[in-house]
Amino acid sequence: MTDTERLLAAISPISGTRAAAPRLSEGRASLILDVTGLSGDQRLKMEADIKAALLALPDVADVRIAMTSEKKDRRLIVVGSGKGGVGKSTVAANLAIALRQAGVKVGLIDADIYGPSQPRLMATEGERPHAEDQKLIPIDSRYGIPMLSLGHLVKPGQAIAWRGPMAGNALGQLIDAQWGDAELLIADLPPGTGDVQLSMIQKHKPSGAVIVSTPQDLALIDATRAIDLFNQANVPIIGLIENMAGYQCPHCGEVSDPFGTGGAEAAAKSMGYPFLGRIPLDIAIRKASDAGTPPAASNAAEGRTFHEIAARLREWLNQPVH
Ligand SMILES: Nc1ncnc2c1ncn2[C@@H]1O[C@H](COP(=O)(O)OP(=O)(O)OP(=O)(O)O)[C@@H](O)[C@H]1O
Repeated sequence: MTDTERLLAAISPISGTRAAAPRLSEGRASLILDVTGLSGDQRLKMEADIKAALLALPDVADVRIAMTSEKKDRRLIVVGSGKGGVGKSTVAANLAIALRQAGVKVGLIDADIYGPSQPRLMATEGERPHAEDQKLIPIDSRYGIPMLSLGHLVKPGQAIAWRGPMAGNALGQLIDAQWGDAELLIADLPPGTGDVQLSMIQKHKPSGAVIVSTPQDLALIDATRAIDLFNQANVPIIGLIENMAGYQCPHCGEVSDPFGTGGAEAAAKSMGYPFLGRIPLDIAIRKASDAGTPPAASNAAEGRTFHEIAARLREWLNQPVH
């Protein structure tokens, strides 16, 4: 057995395939360790375990480990709306779940400073992230999606009056957290088109934006404002989603359109943006979301549209230009 083989045999139960170029020279063992995606604690533990395993060999007196970390080419997609209450958070959570189920390593950021609702949607209410090396560590949701919300940083029910720079700093901390091997971050933006939104997108340069609107004219006018905001900051619009279109009466089955229907599709067409899909107004969506079991996570029929929209999002992500 060569020295290289001996060193590898000693450490591979600990390092897996992360160790490379092991050498032994005059009692000193050295190697390169790829620590991509490991948290600070995991890195320290792996380093200490490898050292101990090598020092247990009779001819090793000293160990040098050079750590490398591949910089992740991580993309940020924002979900925005011109006005509140149109279902932006519901869409963001369900899209994240549908993308995860399709194999995308996705993290979820709740940047809604006015009413962070992702902890409830993703069943992580009351949990608190801790920090390591000055960076927040996302909370693991039950859907395999790491997440961070401003709602995790304040006590439940505590009023939040984030303003200007304070809001910007808080959002920055969520985005610059230790996202591990997440390749895509979905951010649920605060509703509206104010300074907080503009400075966030200027600073963090999302790869694209998804706009959620209900079908009625007023909501669509606000959605157009949101599109203007992204255009101003040179953020590509991935497309529009129409939410709460067409209500099927749970008793008689008749479909009515309390907010109209088709408005977002027509608006997308007239502005030349893709239309990503239409989500019906369905009490099952509200109930499941409020219960922390978003419909995209189950086989429920209500979840299907979210998977279809997520598939369109994946197509967009897979285009080489992005
Ligand atoms: N398609 C739908 N059918 C039924 N209820 C829905 C639908 N979409 C969202 N809802 C419900 O509407 C309410 C508002 O949705 P949500 O919180 O996602 O909106 P939002 O745009 O993120 O609001 P905010 O302005 O507070 O951020 C929630 O109770 C949610 O469960």
